[in-house]
Amino acid sequence: MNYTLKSNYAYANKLASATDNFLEAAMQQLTYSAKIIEQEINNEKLLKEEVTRLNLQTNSFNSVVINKNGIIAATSPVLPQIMEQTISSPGAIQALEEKRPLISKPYMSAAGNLIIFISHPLFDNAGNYLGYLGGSLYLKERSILNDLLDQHYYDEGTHIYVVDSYKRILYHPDHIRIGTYVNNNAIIDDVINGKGGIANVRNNQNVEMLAGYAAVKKAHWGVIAQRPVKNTLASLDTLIIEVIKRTLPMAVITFILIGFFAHFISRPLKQLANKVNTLDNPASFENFENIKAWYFESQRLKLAMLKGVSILQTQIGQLRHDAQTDPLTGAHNRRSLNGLLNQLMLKQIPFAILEIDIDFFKRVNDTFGHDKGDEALKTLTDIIKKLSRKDDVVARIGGEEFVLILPNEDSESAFKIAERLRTTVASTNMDVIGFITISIGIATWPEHSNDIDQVYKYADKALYYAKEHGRNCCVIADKN
Ligand SMILES: Nc1nc2c(ncn2[C@@H]2O[C@H](COP(=O)(O)OP(=O)(O)OP(=O)(O)O)[C@@H](O)[C@H]2O)c(=O)[nH]1
Repeated sequence: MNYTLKSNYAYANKLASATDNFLEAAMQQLTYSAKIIEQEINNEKLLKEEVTRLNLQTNSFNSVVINKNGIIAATSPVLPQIMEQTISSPGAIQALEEKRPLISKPYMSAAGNLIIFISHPLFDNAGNYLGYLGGSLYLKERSILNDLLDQHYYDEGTHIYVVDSYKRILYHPDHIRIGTYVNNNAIIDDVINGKGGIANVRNNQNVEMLAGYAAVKKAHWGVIAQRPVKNTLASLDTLIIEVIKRTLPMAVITFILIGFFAHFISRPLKQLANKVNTLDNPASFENFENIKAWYFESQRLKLAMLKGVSILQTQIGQLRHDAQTDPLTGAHNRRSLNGLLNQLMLKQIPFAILEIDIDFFKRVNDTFGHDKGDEALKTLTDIIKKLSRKDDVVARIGGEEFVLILPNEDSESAFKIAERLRTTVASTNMDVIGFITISIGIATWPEHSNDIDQVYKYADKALYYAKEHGRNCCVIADKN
């Protein structure tokens, strides 16, 4: 829009100065001819030659010589019917009165032509007024001025018009409008006061226009070049559509690529997030390992999570161990023992239960103190473990009560193992407290009973029997 305003202003300026130049040239021609005529004002032949030359030279003037009484002395084109007549047009009267070179105000002739009259006074050598030499310019008809204004570049609705100091249109591409007046238009007020500039205006049909305007100083006219805003922006719309057409495929490709890369970038993050939900799973470390963290940040995140998983797993393992272990001896506790027995029973693996109890342990505590009693419990655990096989289970189920589970052993073989254990304990000289003995009750699953509680009861009974019959002995439960 700025560009349009500026180019319209430049164009109005150019046409205004071209019009000024045309009027200046016309006046100079009249000055030149006036000099010739003044010498021989009564030479009719000379007068005719000069007016004819003026007419032909400009191709626009209807030239005329008027004497000081306002009577026509010569015309071109030749019009015999008006020769010797008094001329009464406003331009002619003004020239006669003012006796100076002038461009008349535009006026309407009797025949309805819009005319300006350019004139130059004639004086003899003594300075006496002889009349004037003038030329009429018909604004509505084809003239050099019309030609000048018509030869301009019409681009997408751009047009020019010319107004006089009465705001009357002297030139308009729509020739019907020539002679009409332009009212309520701020730039017309400006231009007839000799100012130029640019403005957004609305024309008489309320169409928004981008106008540039400049004054024709010599005649107090104004030239306005304007273009509808809509036309200016229409080319912009076309441009935008063109830009969209050309950039759309690239934009679509870009969006697809963004989506593609976003997917690949977010994939390891999503996988890491999903695996976080299975952190308590011992396999989660391996799960993390398998995630393809292909870029630096995801790799760092993965390593951090692996470290976290590792710490967590260690702690879970520790907790699990603590929950299943007797803290004093490191043997299984009762909860852990029950779990292991359930597994054996589920798998239908027969087993023997050895219920082991230290003889007169109260006495040990009382004699050597509780700490030494604890030492004895630990030493006993070590001995039991040492004599056990890989699949055997050592558990502490009470103060000085232990259980040894022997998978795939019947009563007889369990008895032999129990005896070996008993004799080993009895022959172990423990620190400070010396020698202790143990009693062992033996029962088997499912040999004694299919019900594990009953098997325990059998083992209890056998142990009780051992205690009752002198201690430091092993007893297989009586099935009856
Ligand atoms: N040092 C120590 N003593 C314990 C622990 N738990 C239980 N005791 C003791 O073990 C003793 C068990 O005594 P009793 O059940 O009377 O049996 P006992 O003296 O071994 O006699 P019998 O079993 O009949 O041969 C008690 O004195 C308890 O205080 C423990 O963790 N550490």
